[in-house]
Amino acid sequence: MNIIRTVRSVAFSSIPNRTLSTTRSLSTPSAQYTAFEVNDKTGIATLTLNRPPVNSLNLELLTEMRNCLKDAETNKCKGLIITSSSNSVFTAGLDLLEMYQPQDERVKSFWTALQSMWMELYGSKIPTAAAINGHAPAGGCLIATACEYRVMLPNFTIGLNETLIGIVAPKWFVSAFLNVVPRRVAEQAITQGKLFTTAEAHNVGLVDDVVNTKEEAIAKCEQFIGSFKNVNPYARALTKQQFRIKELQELEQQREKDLQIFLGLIMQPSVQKAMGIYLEGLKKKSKKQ
Ligand SMILES: CCCCCCCC/C=C\C/C=C/C(=O)SCCNC(=O)CCNC(=O)[C@H](O)C(C)(C)COP(=O)(O)OP(=O)(O)OC[C@H]1O[C@@H](n2cnc3c(N)ncnc32)[C@H](O)[C@@H]1OP(=O)(O)O
Repeated sequence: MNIIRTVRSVAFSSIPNRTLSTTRSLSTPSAQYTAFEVNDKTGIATLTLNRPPVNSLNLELLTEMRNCLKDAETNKCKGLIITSSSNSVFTAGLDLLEMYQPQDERVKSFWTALQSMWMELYGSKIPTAAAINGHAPAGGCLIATACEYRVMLPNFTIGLNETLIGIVAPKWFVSAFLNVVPRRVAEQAITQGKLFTTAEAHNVGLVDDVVNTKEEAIAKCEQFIGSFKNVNPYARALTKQQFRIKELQELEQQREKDLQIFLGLIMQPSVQKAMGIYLEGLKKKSKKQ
């Protein structure tokens, strides 16, 4: 891949207890919806989702996320932090427009890219952390739970709300959720399509920490990644793999079947109708604001 390396100085003087550092921006020429930077001092990469207004995950954004993750691993970064450029939305989840009245080839590529992105993030060799600085419904929660650590800002929401849209959270969405939330809480919440407030999410273990600012969230993620500094990276990666291999193999072996189930479900007229009504509701709400 053709990676452009630019060196960009970032003054951290406004952040207490932090020495001056630099970040390298590594970005592919086509990067449109993401910013990817590596802190030269810590070796930690930050992937910032930047697809206004709500970072909904379309095919292009998913592809860029995959490229960033690959860059972080190829460049032997110490870890990866995922965050958002928005002040109120981490990501609104999958772009509903990819699934509403979709084109055949595009929707297949979209779902396949989502599967790949999830497997690469969930199975990543390097430590991963989510600085959740806004709402994280459905696909947003999927990204957060694929990471090893989550810190969230107050008064936002996170969860798997698919049933409220008339769709179903696939098994692999649920499996990562089950890593962090007790089974009974998960079953009740996901069948109800519940979105947890930050405080509720912290209470059930869906997020590990709550802080007030994005800077504090990034610092917490750095702290988590830094906690592995005395651990052999190879031993760490293999140990992580032991915890995650089952879900990864399950999806890898069922990729085509998973795609067909997805297509079968979203192409049902009743599901298309429900999605249309949901989208209309979002648009009406957006116009009122
Ligand atoms: C038996 C097994 C079967 C398995 C089958 C598998 C099938 C499963 C298929 C898919 C799984 C789906 C996963 C998903 O992620 S679906 C997406 C779920 N996301 C949501 O429900 C969130 C919807 N959005 C919101 O609630 C809000 O936008 C917000 C809280 C995130 C942010 O609020 P606010 O800042 O007030 O923004 P607006 O609501 O005003 O929105 C601005 C603008 O953006 C549009 N929009 C919002 N979300 C989405 C989205 N997910 N996709 C596309 N577009 C979105 C919204 O419509 C507004 O548009 P505008 O009016 O044109 O400006």
